Amino acid sequence: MTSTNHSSTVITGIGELTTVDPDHRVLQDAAVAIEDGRIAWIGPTRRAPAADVRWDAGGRAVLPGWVDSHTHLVFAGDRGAEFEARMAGESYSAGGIGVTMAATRAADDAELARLLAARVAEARAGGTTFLETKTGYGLSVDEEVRHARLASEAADVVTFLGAHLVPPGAEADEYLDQVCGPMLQAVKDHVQWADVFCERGAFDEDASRRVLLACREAGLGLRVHGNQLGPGPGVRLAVELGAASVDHVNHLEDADVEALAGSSTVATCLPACDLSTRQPLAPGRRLLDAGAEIALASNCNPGTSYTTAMGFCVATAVLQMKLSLHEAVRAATMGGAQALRVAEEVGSVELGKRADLQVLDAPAAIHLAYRPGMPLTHTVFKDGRPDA
Ligand SMILES: N=CN[C@@H](CCC(=O)O)C(=O)O
Ligand SMILES: [Zn+2]
Repeated sequence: MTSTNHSSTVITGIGELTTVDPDHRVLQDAAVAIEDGRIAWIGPTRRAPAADVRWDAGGRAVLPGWVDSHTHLVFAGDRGAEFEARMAGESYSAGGIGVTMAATRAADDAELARLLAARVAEARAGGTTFLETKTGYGLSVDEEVRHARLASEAADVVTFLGAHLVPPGAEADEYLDQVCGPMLQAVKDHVQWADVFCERGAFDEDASRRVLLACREAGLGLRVHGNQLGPGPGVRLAVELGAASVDHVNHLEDADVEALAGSSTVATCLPACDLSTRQPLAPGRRLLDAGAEIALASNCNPGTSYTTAMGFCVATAVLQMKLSLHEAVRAATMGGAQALRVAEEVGSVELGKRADLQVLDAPAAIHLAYRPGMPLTHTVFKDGRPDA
C-alpha cells in the first residue's frame, strides 16, 4: 500500500529543517507531522507523534518547495539559434516573442497540453511545488483564451499577458483596444492575474497603464514586466497601481528602489534570464538592504530563460547576487508566495500551511550553492504526499 492512502505522515530524521521561525530558522534532527495534507506539528525527531506513515529523511535537509512565481510555459518551438547568436554578441529584443507566437499558434491543444504537462513535471522534479504561468504567445482573442484555458489545467495560477507584444502586422492602437476589450473579457474567467511587458519595443507607460487599469477593473490582480532592458517606468507604475509584483528589475534608479522599499510590491529577480540575456543581474542585495521584499523565479520561456531550475536560480543568487543562502531560499519560497499573494497557504514550513516540501540529497541547504548544478532533489512532497 502506498502512503497516498493515508491521512497522516510524519517525516523524521531531518538533518536540517528550514523554517520561517525567526528564532529557529534551521532545526537539526527535526521531524514534521502532516495531517490531511497540512503541516500539523514541527519538533525534534525524538518527540515525533505517531502517524499512519513514518518517512525517514535519513539526515537529509528539508525545506519548503519552491514557489515559482514567474513562468511562460505555454509555448511550442525552440529558439536555440537565437540564443546562440546572442552568445555571439547579438542583443535580446522583444521581437523574438513573435517567433514563438507563430510556433505556438501552429500547435494543437493536445500538443500544447503535452508540452505544458512535461514542463510542469520537470519543475516538480526540481522541487517546485507551486507554479504560476502566463499566456502571451497567443496574441489574438482566440489564441489567448485557448492558452489561458490550457494553462489553467496545468498550473496553480495563471496570468493574462495579452500585452506581451503587438503581434507582427497588427496596428498598436487596435491591438490595445482588443487586449483591453474582447480579449480580456474572453480570458478573465480562466486567469487570476494580468501582466504587461512595459519596455521599449513592447508597451510604453500609457499603454501599460491602460491595460493594467482595464484588467484591475475586470477583477484581476496586477503584475508587471519592468526595467528589464533599460531604465523605465515599469517599477514606478507597478508601485503606483499596487501591483503584487514587478519582475526583472535589472535597471533600477535610486527612486525605483525607494519606491519598492516603501510598498507591498514584490521585486521579482530572474537570474537565469539575466545570464541568458547578458543583462546585469537584478540588484537583489541592494533591494534587500533597502527593505524591499524580493522573490526569485525561473521565468522559464523559450526566449530568455529556458529552464525551470529554481535550485540554479538560488545558487546564482548566492554566488553572484550576494544573497545569503537563507535570503535566497526565502526569496524562492516565501518571496514567490508573497508575489502571488498565497503566503497564507504555501511558501514556508509552518503550522497549518500546505505540506509542500522538498527533501535534498544533501545534509544542509547550503549544498544548493556549494554544489551548483547538481541534481540535489531527493523527494518532493506536494500536499503531504511524496512524489513516486
Ligand atoms: N520579457 C518579456 N517576456 C519574456 C521573454 C519572452 C520571449 O522572448 O519569448 C521574459 O520575461 O523574459
Ligand atoms: Zn516573463
